[in-house]
Amino acid sequence: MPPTSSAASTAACAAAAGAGAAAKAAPLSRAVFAPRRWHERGAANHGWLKTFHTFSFASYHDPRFEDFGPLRVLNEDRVAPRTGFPTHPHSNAEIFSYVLSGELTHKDSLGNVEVLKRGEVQFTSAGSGIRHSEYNDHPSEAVHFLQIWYTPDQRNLPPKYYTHPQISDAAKRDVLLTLIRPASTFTAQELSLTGLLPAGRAIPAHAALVTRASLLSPRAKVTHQVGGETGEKEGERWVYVHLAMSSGWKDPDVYRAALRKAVQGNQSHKDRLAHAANFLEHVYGEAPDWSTTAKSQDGSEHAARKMEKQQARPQVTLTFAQSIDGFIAGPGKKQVALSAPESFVMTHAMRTMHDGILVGVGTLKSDDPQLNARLLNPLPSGEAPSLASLPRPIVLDTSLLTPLEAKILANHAAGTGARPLLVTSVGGAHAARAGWAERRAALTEAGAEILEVPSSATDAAQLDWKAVLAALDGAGIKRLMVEGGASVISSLLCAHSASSDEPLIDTLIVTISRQALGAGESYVAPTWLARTLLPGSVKTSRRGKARALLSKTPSAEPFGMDFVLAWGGGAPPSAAQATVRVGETVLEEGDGVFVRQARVGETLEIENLSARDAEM
Ligand SMILES: NC(=O)C1=CN([C@@H]2O[C@H](COP(=O)(O)OP(=O)(O)OC[C@H]3O[C@@H](n4cnc5c(N)ncnc54)[C@H](O)[C@@H]3O)[C@@H](O)[C@H]2O)C=CC1
Ligand SMILES: Nc1nc(O)c(N)c(N[C@@H]2O[C@H](COP(=O)(O)O)[C@@H](O)[C@H]2O)n1
Repeated sequence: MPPTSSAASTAACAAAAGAGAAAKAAPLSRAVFAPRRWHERGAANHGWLKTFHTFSFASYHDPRFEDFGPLRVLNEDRVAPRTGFPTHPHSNAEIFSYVLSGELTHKDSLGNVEVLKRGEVQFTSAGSGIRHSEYNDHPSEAVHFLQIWYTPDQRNLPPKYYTHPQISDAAKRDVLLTLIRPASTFTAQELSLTGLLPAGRAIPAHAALVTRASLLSPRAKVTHQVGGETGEKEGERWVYVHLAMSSGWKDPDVYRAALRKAVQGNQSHKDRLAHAANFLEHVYGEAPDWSTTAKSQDGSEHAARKMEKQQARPQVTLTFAQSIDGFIAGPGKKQVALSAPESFVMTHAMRTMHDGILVGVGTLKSDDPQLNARLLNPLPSGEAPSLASLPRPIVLDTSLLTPLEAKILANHAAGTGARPLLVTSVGGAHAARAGWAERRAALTEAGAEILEVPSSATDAAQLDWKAVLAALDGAGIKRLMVEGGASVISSLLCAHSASSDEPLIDTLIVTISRQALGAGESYVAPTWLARTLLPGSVKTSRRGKARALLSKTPSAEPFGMDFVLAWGGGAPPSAAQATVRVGETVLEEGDGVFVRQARVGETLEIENLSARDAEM
């Protein structure tokens, strides 16, 4: 069994072994990450005790989560004032409490009595047997702490008790502070000390496991060197990282009930709007203007923070819907309603947060879309979306083949749609072709604006995306939503993946329908995306390896029968709760992640993505 190590501080721990080692530092190459989501952990609310169990414990039993190397228990407990765990026995376990807030009174049969506060640790090597109690004697404040057990590598050792002087927040800020190391890494003289240890001295554990804690400032990063404290030169190690639920207890029953409701798809129109607005606020860091959450307390002003724009191109969202087997339309490009009603509402809500919605001329001809926000009607105010809030329809149409009867032109002419923008090329062969000038004149007459993008290619059927985006930015499109179809999705994904200097896509939102089409229209996904979206029908491109720039762990949200996956976003997901990135995985408070197949000498980076401190 490979040893483990844990990073603790907002929550907790890592484990294992091998000190020293100073192999050359390199990022994890083969490691496998398995998130342990907070709402999937065992949980109990007994009133006096609210607890989450990462591993089987008490009445929670899941054979998939019995232990992780020598790490046997990781409980996150909140104990109400004047209650606690009365005296009970332990043997052959190394038991460790780490207080996050409040006070925990610990008494044991060795005669130790201690009131632990934030940053204090008590560690009991139960060995052949002890009895102890853990109680919250405070009159009004709950105690929030992590309790962690290791399985010792020797049985029936003499019982021992250790504690640290209180560890200040400053001592663990933006570092990984080692709390516990294997006994094998201590000298005999160091091992002879028990009880209160000198400041800065780690506690020895009879397990091949290192436990570290951190308090990460907003945007700060720390790096865990695998095996860095245990002296081994090579081998495989496991790591577990737990992000503590520091901003307050979350009720898993409420979460699961909301999930069930969303999946059942029985929401009212009003609930669908609210759900869409909440989701988009999570993705973009601001809510749509029309939603109730976008209003300030007096109900008048938009209170949300605007995304900061740093480059001379619009903020770009790529979004589309696909069947579970990877098709975006049926055979013969037949338009299919893949999105459930709930996701369609979310897509229309997203449209109102953008200045323009771009499709290729292929989609315009096959679907004749309207690209408006009609599914939001009525808004919470009781009104229909205003003309001013509607995005401009944008068509990539180098040959100007947009039909004059297109709905986007008719809507604009009728005063119910924004002015369409047709993107064509200059400097290519298209403009020289028969009828181009006439079509240009007729489309302009029908109300379209023509945007000419310079092209150096002789046949400019494929425009350079950077040039397209720069031209759209110049035309006042500061937020662009790209909807499809197949060629546009493929070419933008490939251009993004191949762009080594700057990303082209800021946010990617994919609606995954449960429908299987079996055959139809698919798109080319770069490898990093194809791996997540799985479908065998999606063709993969090796170019995609160049830029897996969007967070590799998307957030997933049920909308009716669909799941919507969102990568990236213009803002941190939430200022209210901490969010951290551990290697490739994004954790929210209460989540953990199992990392297997890490190698001694490799490095695991942990970054606080949020605007508040994160405790591990
Ligand atoms: N499920 C979904 O979310 C969506 C599905 N669709 C489906 O997609 C299908 C249409 O796909 P396609 O035929 O591939 O049409 P398309 O909408 O991708 O348009 C293709 C045309 O766009 C232009 N184009 C594409 N990339 C370009 C570039 N880099 N520079 C200049 N011009 C460029 C070219 O004129 C090309 O012929 C339809 O079946 C439609 O129903 C369309 C949008 C969304
Ligand atoms: N989000 C989404 N889900 C589906 O199931 C779809 N078929 C599409 N298609 C896109 O939406 C356009 C239609 O827009 P309007 O409803 O006419 O405004 C269509 O042309 C595709 O771009 N999207």
